[in-house]
Amino acid sequence: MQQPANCLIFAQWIITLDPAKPVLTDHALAIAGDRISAILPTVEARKLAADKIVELPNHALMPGLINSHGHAAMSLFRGMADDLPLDTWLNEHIWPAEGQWVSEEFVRDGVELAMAEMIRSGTTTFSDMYFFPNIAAKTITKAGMRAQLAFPVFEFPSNWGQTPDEYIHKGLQVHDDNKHNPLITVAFGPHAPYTVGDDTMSRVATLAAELHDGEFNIQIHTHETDFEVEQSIKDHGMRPIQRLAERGLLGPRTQCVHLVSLNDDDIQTLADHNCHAVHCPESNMKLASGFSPVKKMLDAGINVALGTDGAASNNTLNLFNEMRAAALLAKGLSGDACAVPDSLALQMATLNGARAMGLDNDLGSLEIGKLADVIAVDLSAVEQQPVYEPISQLVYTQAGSAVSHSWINGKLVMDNRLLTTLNIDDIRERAQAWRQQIAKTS
Ligand SMILES: CSC[C@H]1O[C@@H](n2cnc3c(O)ncnc32)[C@H](O)[C@@H]1O
Ligand SMILES: [Zn+2]
Repeated sequence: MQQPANCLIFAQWIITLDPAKPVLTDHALAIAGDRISAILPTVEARKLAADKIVELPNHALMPGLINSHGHAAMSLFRGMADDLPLDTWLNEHIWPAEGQWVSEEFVRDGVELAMAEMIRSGTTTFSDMYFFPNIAAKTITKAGMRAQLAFPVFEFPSNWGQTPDEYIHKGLQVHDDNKHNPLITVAFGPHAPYTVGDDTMSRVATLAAELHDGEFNIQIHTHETDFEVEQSIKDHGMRPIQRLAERGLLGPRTQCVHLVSLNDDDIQTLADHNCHAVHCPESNMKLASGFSPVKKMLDAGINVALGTDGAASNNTLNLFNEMRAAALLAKGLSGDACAVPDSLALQMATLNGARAMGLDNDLGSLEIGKLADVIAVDLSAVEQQPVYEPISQLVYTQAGSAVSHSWINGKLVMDNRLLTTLNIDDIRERAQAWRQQIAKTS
């Protein structure tokens, strides 16, 4: 017997990402509790009972987007240090500002600002590598979003900790505090090969493998620039990927972020270890870091997900923009117009992100039994006419601002562009207050 639905959504298109039937027309999707309970033709769905019925003509219903890499609270540094290369940006601007400003309140307000933007542009799950993940976890849970929190580990003191041991201890506490939280997963976030020493790398690898049956993911920035690779050869006698492999950090639970400066051996090593790649095309372009060889990684069988990186290096958190950039860049770089077609860009922002986090049994596509993380995109605007193939519109037009509804874990968090769990006026006021303080001293 059909389970009674809490919500029944009728839409013109359902983009399932289920390979058996990727696009359905004239269908409806039912949500019961936190899961998708049915996807069925409109005529049959009309016979179903539901607490709430949502009619969405001219809309595409699709899985919520998964932003596989970012630093949410850095939204409060948006536009503070533009048009700089990575090294200058980090060393002369961002790290000093973080030392001065990052606190529990900063993270709470920055994460809320980031979530408002992400929900409004279709993201339902995001990965966050930042200080005070304990505060991020509370803020995210309150807003009803889903996140992977990659707690920072590096050799340097910060406002959140002093030593690698302290970072690890505090990060594991965030895991324990959230082990029954359906919205939060906790991962190790060793920052980068140039900020994490050999012993700390080995320690993270051992702990991730041993604790909780190896359930921990590891996320690390790596091969972000040619300079990083050159320095690693100078300091360690090997390329960063080789060093990570030697230290036991590469494996099927490892998410390598950026992967710009790669040779064929690096790609083979990543593929041999079943690592995941997180491609951040806009941040890489803005920081002049270079272009990731996405087509070569895909050809080698590597799972490639998408991330925005932080709003201080992007400067948006709109994953629709990232899909378009990934699709266009891959064509330009490889000379192959099919290198990343629209459907693959969409998969990178959904199913591949779920795979990278080990959540693909529950997320990333619209299938019965999966978690109800669902968004609706209104394709009726003149800029989107005419609609031959809805996936083309979703990837190649400005669809991020056309997201009208969002359900996360079965709960409606945006209703016709109104956020139901976040107060946008309050968030805006607090962001402006932070800007006033920060601008006064810089
Ligand atoms: C240890 S918390 C995360 C740390 O990462 C910094 N960060 C932000 N963007 C990047 C990037 O593109 N490469 C390297 N590090 C980055 C952020 O400012 C935090 O300090
Ligand atoms: Zn980053």
